[in-house]
Amino acid sequence: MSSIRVENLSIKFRIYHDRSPSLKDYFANFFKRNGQTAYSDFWAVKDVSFEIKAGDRLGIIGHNGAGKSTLLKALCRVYESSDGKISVNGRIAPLLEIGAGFHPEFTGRENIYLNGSILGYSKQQLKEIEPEVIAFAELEEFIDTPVKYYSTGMYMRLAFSLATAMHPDILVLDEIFAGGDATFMSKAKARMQALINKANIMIMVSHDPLLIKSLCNRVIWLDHGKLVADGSPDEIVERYLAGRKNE
Ligand SMILES: Nc1ncnc2c1ncn2[C@@H]1O[C@H](COP(=O)(O)OP(=O)(O)OP(=O)(O)O)[C@@H](O)[C@H]1O
Repeated sequence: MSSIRVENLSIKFRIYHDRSPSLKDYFANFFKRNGQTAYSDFWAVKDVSFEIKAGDRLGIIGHNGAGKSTLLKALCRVYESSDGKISVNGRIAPLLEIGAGFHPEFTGRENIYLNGSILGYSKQQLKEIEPEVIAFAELEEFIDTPVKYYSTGMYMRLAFSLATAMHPDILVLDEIFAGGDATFMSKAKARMQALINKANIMIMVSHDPLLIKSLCNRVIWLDHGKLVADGSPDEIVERYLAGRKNE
């Protein structure tokens, strides 16, 4: 059974303050400070602990810069923890930056294989899903055209179709996909719903309280990198919205 355990997780970014305007200034400052660089550490996630069990549909809410995306990226191993530990039991499918790995000079079909391997699909799996990926994206006519000639909608359709072609164990979403025409959007929403239903665990970040309430059965609230509440979507979303009104 899939599960995730996050224990006292902290993630730190180093912020540099001495971006010198010229090489001359850089060396002048370098000697003045005996070669020391000015920086400060910023904790985007601070001492966060929680567990996710099979069946959990977890929404993450919080103000801008609260650390939501950083936490998601840490769960997907994009960022290493600076402190604490993440243990994952199951295969994570991150839908974080759909289409980020596409190469403009390659055709749609070539990108299915290139991006598919980045998403963790095997060559055999890609061979099997290729016709369905093309059909869902409605790109039969243009699949052998380099993607640099695609419209934004075509590009998004192919990227989404590929990223969602197989049912993942643990589905991780950073804001829900938007783009493409209305017909494709309703098809995409239905597919997303099916992926969410079939996943053992779903974790998503969103600024939309209604979406969180409709898709999640549990919510955590992050504030300045700290976990301030964990509970049912109705309760936590209401508390979060009430807190924002009083700000
Ligand atoms: N690579 C990075 N280097 C330095 N600082 C970063 C980096 N990534 C994020 N941060 C900072 O960490 C903090 C948390 O960012 P994060 O994107 O996780 O917030 P968020 O809650 O997802 O915000 P939003 O709702 O605006 O997307 C922010 O202050 C951000 O500026």
